[in-house]
Amino acid sequence: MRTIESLGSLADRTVIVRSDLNVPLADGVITDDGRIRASLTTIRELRAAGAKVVVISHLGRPKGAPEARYSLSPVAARMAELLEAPVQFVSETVGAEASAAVAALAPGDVVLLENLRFNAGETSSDDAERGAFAQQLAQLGDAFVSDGFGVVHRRQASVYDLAQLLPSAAGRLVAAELEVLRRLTDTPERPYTVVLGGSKVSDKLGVISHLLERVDTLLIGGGMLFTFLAAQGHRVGASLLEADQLDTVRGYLATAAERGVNIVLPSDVVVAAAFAADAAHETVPADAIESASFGASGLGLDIGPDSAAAFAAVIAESQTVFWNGPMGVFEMPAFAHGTRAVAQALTDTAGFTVVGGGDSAAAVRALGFADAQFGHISTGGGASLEFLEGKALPGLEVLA
Ligand SMILES: Nc1ncnc2c1ncn2[C@@H]1O[C@H](COP(=O)(O)OP(=O)(O)O)[C@@H](O)[C@H]1O
Ligand SMILES: O=C(OP(=O)(O)O)[C@H](O)COP(=O)(O)O
Repeated sequence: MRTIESLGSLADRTVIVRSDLNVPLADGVITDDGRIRASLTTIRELRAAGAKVVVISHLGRPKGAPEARYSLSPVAARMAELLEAPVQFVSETVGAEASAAVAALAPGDVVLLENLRFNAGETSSDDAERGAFAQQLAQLGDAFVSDGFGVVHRRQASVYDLAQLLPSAAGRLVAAELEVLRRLTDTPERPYTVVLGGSKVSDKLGVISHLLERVDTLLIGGGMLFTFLAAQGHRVGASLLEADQLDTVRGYLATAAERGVNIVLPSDVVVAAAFAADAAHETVPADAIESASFGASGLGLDIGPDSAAAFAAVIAESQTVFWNGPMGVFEMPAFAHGTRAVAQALTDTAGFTVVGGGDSAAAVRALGFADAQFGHISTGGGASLEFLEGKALPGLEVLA
């Protein structure tokens, strides 16, 4: 993969850096700045080399048009504090204002442009529409550094198309992430356990078929677990469910049985009356979610204590553990126990542990764990999972 050195001297050149600054926000306040911190190594290096630095990123999943709650403006302010240097924020991604701001940059200056996904071209599946947006981005610089590890699995304009329009290279975060994750793909020490949870269920179910060829045990929690329970014929109330994936999941369960891979599902679940921090909640057997007082309107928001103990026991015996996706809605204390128990188990095991994903990383920090208690905290959840699958990732292929 091409490194920053391949771009030659960067003095006085305008370098576009694609970072993943998709941080969690609560009422406009950043609740975990890990991804901003992780972006700084590359940005500092480019500044020191005398480049004019144009940082681009997405935040959340707006639908191709501006939405105030997804503005990167608070991120620019936090980046400036961490960088101890001004970071100018421009309230559009492409257009006259963005071009003028970039033209006015001096060597060492940093500008952050507004959320890429306010433009429909960024995530379009139409090659021409995506390409046209990438062309507009390319006009803003004369070199491109791809450093948003969390998005290298996305075939999107700022990740995939832009890299083909300018001299381009991988940034330091992408390089560092790959170096660690290769330890998991090359020769993982066994037993090798992957823990899956979170809410991006449709995105992440697909990785399971490939993981079944590589791991010894899969622990399934978070929003992911209800599709498994439903596939086994259980009712899941109003919990997160990918109803069109039931046959696929039955296929995974059958393949796992054939291959001797252990898929461990929770035996108990915390069910709530509503998606709210103060909602009434009860712990019930996983195969009887609707036996809770809330009946068919109950929502499974965490794994129960027996499941958490069972997951911890598997983790304790593992030599390699990769974890993506919180076990429950950890942002609400009543539903954070499962996530805390899994985090604790990872810190207790002697094996090599990797936590991946924006929310998973935020969760372990919010629950009081330190980064150093884990082997590695990856800034990408979906990206690291797809890398572990052994898949060619669009954002990496274009840097080869
Ligand atoms: N049972 C559940 N129901 C709904 N949301 C859940 C559940 N369990 C976990 N979540 C949510 O999943 C989100 C994180 O999912 P995801 O984006 O897939 O993880 P990551 O960013 O680590 O890759 C968290 O905001 C958490 O509240
Ligand atoms: O948060 C992210 O990924 P993750 O939740 O898999 O860690 C990245 O910023 C990618 O975002 P996307 O999944 O909306 O493309």
